[in-house]
Amino acid sequence: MKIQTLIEEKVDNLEHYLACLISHSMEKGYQIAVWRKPHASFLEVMIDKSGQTKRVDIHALEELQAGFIAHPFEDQEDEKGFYIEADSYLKIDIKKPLDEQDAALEVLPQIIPREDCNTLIRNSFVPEKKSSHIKISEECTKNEFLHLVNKGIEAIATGALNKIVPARIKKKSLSDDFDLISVFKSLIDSYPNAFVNFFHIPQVGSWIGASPEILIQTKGEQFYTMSLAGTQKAHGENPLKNAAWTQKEIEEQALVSRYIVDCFKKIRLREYDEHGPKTVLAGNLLHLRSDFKVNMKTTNFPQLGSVMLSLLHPTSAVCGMPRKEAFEFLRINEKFDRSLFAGFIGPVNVEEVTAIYVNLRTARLMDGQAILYAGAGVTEDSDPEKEWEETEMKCEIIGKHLN
Ligand SMILES: C=C(O[C@@H]1C=C(C(=O)O)C=C[C@H]1O)C(=O)O
Repeated sequence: MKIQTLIEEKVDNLEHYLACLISHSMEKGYQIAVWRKPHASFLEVMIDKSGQTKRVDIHALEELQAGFIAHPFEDQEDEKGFYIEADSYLKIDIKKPLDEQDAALEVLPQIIPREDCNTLIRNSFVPEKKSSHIKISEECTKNEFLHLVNKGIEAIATGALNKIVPARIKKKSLSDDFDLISVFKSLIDSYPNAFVNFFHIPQVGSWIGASPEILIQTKGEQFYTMSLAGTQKAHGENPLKNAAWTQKEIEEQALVSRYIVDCFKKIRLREYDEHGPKTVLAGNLLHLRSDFKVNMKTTNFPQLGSVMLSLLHPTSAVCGMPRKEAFEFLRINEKFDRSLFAGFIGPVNVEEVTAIYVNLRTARLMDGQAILYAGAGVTEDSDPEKEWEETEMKCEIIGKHLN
């Protein structure tokens, strides 16, 4: 649709345009993903109008048509992830008003007032009982979480585990006039370093988040991954400069780096660049991060993205080490379904870039309430109280923007 027509038809601004687009897609039962990559000045929108829930093999991402993948924490028996295929893909410049956008925008089949868009969106958040893919458990109390952390520390002391990342959920009521577009905008403004995302797959639900962690990225011949762990609150004017890390945090992050290097070793990949760790900011939290880069052409690994994705997930940043034992520990001891939390999400083969993030700092949106998810890396020296505080801070990153 020509921008002029849009304006004549009373689309006030970009937010209203998005509200119309998202509400219409959700009402029709389409799948939709909207995201802003770290530091990008544009939003990307992908809509799948087929009405079918699609699932794809995560071992052959390179062959897929452009889309957006969403994979649960738990490996699936058929090793597939949910996939939103790009029937429509748009790129919207956040800084430009509607009438100055370069690219043609999607036709808006209906233009309705902003308030009505909000109502349609809220009514499309999948209610708990309507989908077999959605299981919501009870929140755990502080004592239950402390108990879980202590159990993890004991398992580490006996030598059964090196590291474990227990998680929990926290529920938050949403107001009757909850406005998804405003929340999305406040995440974009507050978290320039994050992968800010909203996606809706009717069978799976509606999720909103601001992830700080890339799982794998491929851009032309460059492969990239990171190890992110260790958490503290950012303080003062120059939090990056003043941060001091304890031995516990340094080791915790080093374990994640070692895990990545072990994955490279498994496929006999010897030529990679490793930089770090350095302190990075994610919202009002600081983490330690190391960066890993590989040239897929010179190393002759054209499918490194898919290969590393299946080797890395779930990393010891969100599960633990050794991976199998840590996973089993969580399966037995965590009393809720992680679902897509700590799984992975992101665009695949969009303008020759695949950028898959760990689904962290995220919330599932339901009718009337949101479920917040957060975990914390536990090692031998962990203090359970501090791990609880850490999950509180992580939940707040999204929680404080939901109203
Ligand atoms: C598990 C989460 O975050 C992960 C765990 C971290 C930690 O234990 O310090 C830090 C960053 C993430 O890799 C979460 O945000 O819920």
